[in-house]
Amino acid sequence: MLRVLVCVSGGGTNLQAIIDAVENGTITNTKLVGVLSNQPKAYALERAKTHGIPGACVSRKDFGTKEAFQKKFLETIDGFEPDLIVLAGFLVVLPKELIEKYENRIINIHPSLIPSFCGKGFYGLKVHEEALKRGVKVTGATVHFVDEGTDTGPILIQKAVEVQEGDTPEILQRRVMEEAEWKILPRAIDEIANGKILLGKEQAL
Ligand SMILES: Nc1nc2c(c(=O)[nH]1)N[C@@H](CN(C=O)c1ccc(C(=O)N[C@@H](CCC(=O)O)C(=O)O)cc1)CN2
Ligand SMILES: NCC(=O)N[C@@H]1O[C@H](COP(=O)([O-])[O-])[C@@H](O)[C@H]1O
Repeated sequence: MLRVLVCVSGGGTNLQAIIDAVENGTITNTKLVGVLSNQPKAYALERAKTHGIPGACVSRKDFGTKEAFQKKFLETIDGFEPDLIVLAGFLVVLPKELIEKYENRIINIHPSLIPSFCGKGFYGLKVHEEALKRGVKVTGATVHFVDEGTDTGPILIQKAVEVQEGDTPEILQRRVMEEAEWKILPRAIDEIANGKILLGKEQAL
């Protein structure tokens, strides 16, 4: 049984897609052991509570230094004893120590076709604003392993989404969520849980 910890920062629509997929059998061999937020008011924590999944919050505001925050964040992750960490709408760039400890055991969902519209400063609506500004006709979403860089880890799954006439950033964001993010993230977790995607040292072989 794959032990999955989901890290969140906001509304948790990707978390909800994972919860729904576990509950309806789309994702098998998986237990959601916890939801960890860096934002105390993240609605994702409400979603976890509603579904009986343990929630926790480690907020940067509660620590005098970034190092103290990162230490507590890592200790909290360790406490859940996860096999896989899923970053789902999570807006904190994880430090080297955490990446090394959980090498190729952390995945992230990003709302573009990496390497387009990604990296520092590219999150949430900003990604779709830039895609529309550039005039791309196709965008989408990417699931990738997380490494020390931002959105630079090995790509696992991608799904393309058409940009339509009259799209606003909000309309495009919703279509990318519905047609891509909420499909490929559960698929990635199920493929990991069932050995189709390898984790950790095995992955690197
Ligand atoms: N080491 C890594 N950590 C994280 C990654 C990663 O690939 N490597 N992915 C991100 C998620 N992400 C895109 O998918 C992302 C998150 C945040 C940012 C960003 O620029 N954040 C701002 C602060 C935003 C805020 O707090 O409101 C910043 O760091 O200045 C870019 C991309 C998760 N972690
Ligand atoms: N770079 C990270 C990033 O931009 N994540 C994006 O935040 C939105 C809200 O996620 P949520 O509804 O799951 O909280 C989602 O579109 C997700 O891809």
